[in-house]
Amino acid sequence: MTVRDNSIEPSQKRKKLQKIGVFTSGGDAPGMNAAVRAVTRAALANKLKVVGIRRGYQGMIEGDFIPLKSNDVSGILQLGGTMLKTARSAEFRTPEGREKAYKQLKKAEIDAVVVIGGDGSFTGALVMSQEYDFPFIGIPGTIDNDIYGTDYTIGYDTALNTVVQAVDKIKDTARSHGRIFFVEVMGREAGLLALNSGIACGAEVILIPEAKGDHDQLNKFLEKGYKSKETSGIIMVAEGDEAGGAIQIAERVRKEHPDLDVRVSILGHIQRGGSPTAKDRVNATKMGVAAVDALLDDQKSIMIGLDNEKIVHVPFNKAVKLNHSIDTNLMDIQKLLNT
Ligand SMILES: Nc1ncnc2c1ncn2[C@@H]1O[C@H](COP(=O)(O)OP(=O)(O)OP(=O)(O)O)[C@@H](O)[C@H]1O
Ligand SMILES: O=P(O)(O)OC[C@H]1O[C@](O)(CO)[C@@H](O)[C@@H]1O
Ligand SMILES: [Mg+2]
Repeated sequence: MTVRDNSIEPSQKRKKLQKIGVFTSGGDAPGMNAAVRAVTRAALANKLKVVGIRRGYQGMIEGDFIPLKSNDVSGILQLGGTMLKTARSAEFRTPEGREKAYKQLKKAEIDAVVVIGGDGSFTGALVMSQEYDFPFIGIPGTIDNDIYGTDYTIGYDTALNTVVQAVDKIKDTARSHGRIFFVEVMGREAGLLALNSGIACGAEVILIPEAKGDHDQLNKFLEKGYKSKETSGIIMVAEGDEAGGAIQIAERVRKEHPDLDVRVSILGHIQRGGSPTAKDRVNATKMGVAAVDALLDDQKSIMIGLDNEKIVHVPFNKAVKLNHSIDTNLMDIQKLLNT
């Protein structure tokens, strides 16, 4: 980003942009703070005023706004969670809620907003921008990495490493006792975290919502293990798997193979916490600066994405409607190594 000199050639459109808002929405993700810092400092460097909107769309509806200066975003780069807090707002899903939010933005003289969140957050921004022609720019922040048009979402790399560290520990006890562990990882509708952590940990089977027929692989593994008495293993289960979560699948396996020693470990919200990895910090910083750049270029209703390390602009309607595809090659590799 080149810092713009507002005293030179101020265009009609550029003149309008004086104050921007920034907020985090949906599930928190490590690296969101790094993105807030980058947006704030890039905007300030371009002589824009910055307002932090607290608690996602709910805070927007309630006018929970705080001015952000450079010092306010000091020391947050390495912190997990989000200093602006986040929320899932049912009220914003209603036209009345969005009207209140729009009025609050107008009252605070906010000209444009950067939203850091997942597909749901971008859908909300798209709906509101269609109703009120208000400029939103999105930064993908979700541990699910389930957004079309970007290789990475902020928080995914940290969550992946958290899962890998946890499963490595579970493997120690699984092997020592000869037990089969069903490890459930987050991803209501997305199996990317389960697939990649499963590969990184050498899981025997990976069950994800995007793959049909992966339960055949589970049945084969159980039969083989049952006969050979080689009964330790890790089965990674995405919480959104078609057969239910790890508890339901383990229940069925216990009934069908009563001699196997089966345990369940649900990793839960530890996957969303912790200090962001260097990769998440760098991506968040690049995307934050790119979001301000896009606003200065009068862009709206687009998400900042990363395609092979390069910044790309993805229209919101594509980012939320198309699916982030699963790497089928990775699934084939996993099966090949576990035949
Ligand atoms: N169709 C919609 N219309 C209006 N607002 C919406 C819509 N979908 C989502 N939102 C708003 O966006 C918020 C965040 O969405 P959601 O809870 O799906 O999380 P997300 O942004 O997808 O992040 P993550 O999946 O990582 O938790 C919702 O609580 C709601 O306020
Ligand atoms: O913390 P909550 O609101 O229960 O949300 C859990 C969901 O959020 C995510 O962690 C994404 O943020 C999903 O993987 C998970 O299904
Ligand atoms: Mg989502």
